[in-house]
Amino acid sequence: MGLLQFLKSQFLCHLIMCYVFLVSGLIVNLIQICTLPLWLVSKQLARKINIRLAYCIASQMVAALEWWSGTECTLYTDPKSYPLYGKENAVVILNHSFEIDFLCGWTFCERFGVLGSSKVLAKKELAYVPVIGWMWYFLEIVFCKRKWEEDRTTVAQSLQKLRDYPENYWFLLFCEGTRFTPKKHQFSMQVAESKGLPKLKYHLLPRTKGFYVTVQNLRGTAAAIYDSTLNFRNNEVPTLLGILNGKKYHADLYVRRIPLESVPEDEAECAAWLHKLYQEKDGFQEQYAQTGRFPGPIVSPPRRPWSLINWLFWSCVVLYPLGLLIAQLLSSGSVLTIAAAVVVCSAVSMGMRWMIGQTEIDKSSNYGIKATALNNN
Ligand SMILES: CCCCC/C=C\C/C=C\CCCCCCCC(=O)SCCNC(=O)CCNC(=O)[C@H](O)C(C)(C)COP(=O)(O)OP(=O)(O)OC[C@H]1O[C@@H](n2cnc3c(N)ncnc32)[C@H](O)[C@@H]1OP(=O)(O)O
Ligand SMILES: CCCCCCCCCCCCCCCCCC(=O)OC[C@@H](O)COP(=O)(O)O
Repeated sequence: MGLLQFLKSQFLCHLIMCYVFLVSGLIVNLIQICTLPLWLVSKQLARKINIRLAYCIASQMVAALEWWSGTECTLYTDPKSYPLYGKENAVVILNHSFEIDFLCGWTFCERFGVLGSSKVLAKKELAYVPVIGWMWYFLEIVFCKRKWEEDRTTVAQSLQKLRDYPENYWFLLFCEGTRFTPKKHQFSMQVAESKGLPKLKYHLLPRTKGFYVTVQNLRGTAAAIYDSTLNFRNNEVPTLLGILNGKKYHADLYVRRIPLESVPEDEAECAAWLHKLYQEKDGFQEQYAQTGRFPGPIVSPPRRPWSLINWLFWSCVVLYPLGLLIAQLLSSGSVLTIAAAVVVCSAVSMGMRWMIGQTEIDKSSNYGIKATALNNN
C-alpha cells in the first residue's frame, strides 16, 4: 500500500472530509433558506440560484468518487444520442442494486452539466436527512410515501411544477421502488408470477404507477427516456465507505435514448411498455454477466475539474476557522473545554455515520416484502 492509499484509509481523513461536507452543507442550507423571499419576487431566479447552491453540495460527493477514490465510469451509448445528453430534459430509468448507484448517476449528471438541477422521485424519509434532504426541498425534488392513495395527487402536483423549470434536468426514477435484495427479489417474482409476467433475474418487478404519472405529467417537457443500466466490473460491491477509504471501482453504464412520444399514453399500455423495458434490461445484465460488456460502443465523457475545485474551495472556507479553533482550544489548556470538543466531535461523527447508513442496503426498508407491504419501514 502506497503512502497516499494509506492516508486515504485513515479515520482522521474521513473525519475531516465529513466535517467539510457537513459544515459547508449546513452553510449552503442556510443560504438556501435566505433565498425564500426571492421565490416571491422572481421564482426563476431563485431556482437558478438554488441549482448552483445544490451543485456546491452534490459535487463534493462526486469529487470524492471521481478524484478521491478515482472510480472510473464508462458509458456505453449510441454516438448519435450522445450530443443530446445535457441539452434536453429527460426521465432517467435506472436499476437499483448498488449502494452508490445514485452517486454514479450524479457523476454522469456532472459530466453533462446537469448536476445542480438533477431530480428524483425519492422516498419521503430522505427529505429529513440533513444537508442533502434539506437541499432537495429547495430543488423541488418529488417525494413519495410509496402509498399510492396519497402519492397519486402529491406526486402529480410536484411534477406539474417542473414544467416551467428554467434549466435542463434529468428526472431519475428507480421503478423497482427499493433496492434489490435476494429476499425482495423472491417476493417480487411471486407478484410477477401471479400477474402472469415473465420472471426477471437481475431486477425487481418495476412499479408502473410512478412511471405512468411521471410520463403523463412531463409529456411535452421531457424529450426522452434515458433507459440506463448500471453494473460494476469484477463483481465489485461498491459502498460509500469504500469510496471514503479511497477504493477505486469501475462502473459501466449503458444508456439508450428513447423518445418520450414512443411511450403509450394509455395507462395499461404504458405499464406493459415498462415491463417489456425491464425484460430488455434484464437481457443487458445477462450479457454483462456473460461477457463483461454492455451492447454498443463506448463514448465516455471525461471527468471535469469543477467538482474538485468546488471541494477545495469549501475545504479552505471551513478548515481555516477549524484550525484556529483547535489552536485556541489547545492553548486554553482547559480539560473541560477539550472534553466538550471531543464529545461534539464524537456526536458529529455518529451523525455522519447515520447519514452514510442511509445508503446501505443492509439497512434497507421492508418495502416490497409481502408481509410488511403495508408498513414500509
Ligand atoms: C444515468 C444518469 C443518472 C441520472 C441521475 C439523475 C438524477 C439524480 C438525482 C438524484 C440522485 C439521488 C438519488 C436518491 C435516491 C432515492 C431513490 C428512492 O427513494 S427510490 C424509492 C422511491 N421511489 C419510488 O418508489 C419510485 C418507483 N415507485 C413507484 O413508481 C410507485 O408506483 C409509487 C408511485 C411510489 C407508489 O407506490 P405504492 O407501493 O404505493 O404503489 P404501487 O401501486 O406502485 O405498488 C403496488 C403495485 O406494485 C406491484 N408489485 C410489484 N412488486 C411488488 C411487491 N414486491 N410487493 C407488492 N406489490 C408489488 C403490485 O402488484 C401492484 O401492482 P399494480 O400496479 O398492477 O396494482
Ligand atoms: C465529500 C464526501 C463526504 C462524504 C460524506 C458522506 C455524507 C453522507 C451522505 C448521505 C447521503 C444521503 C443520500 C441518500 C441517498 C440514498 C439513496 C438511496 O439509495 O435511497 C434508498 C431508496 O432509494 C430506497 O430505499 P430502500 O427501500 O431500499 O430502503
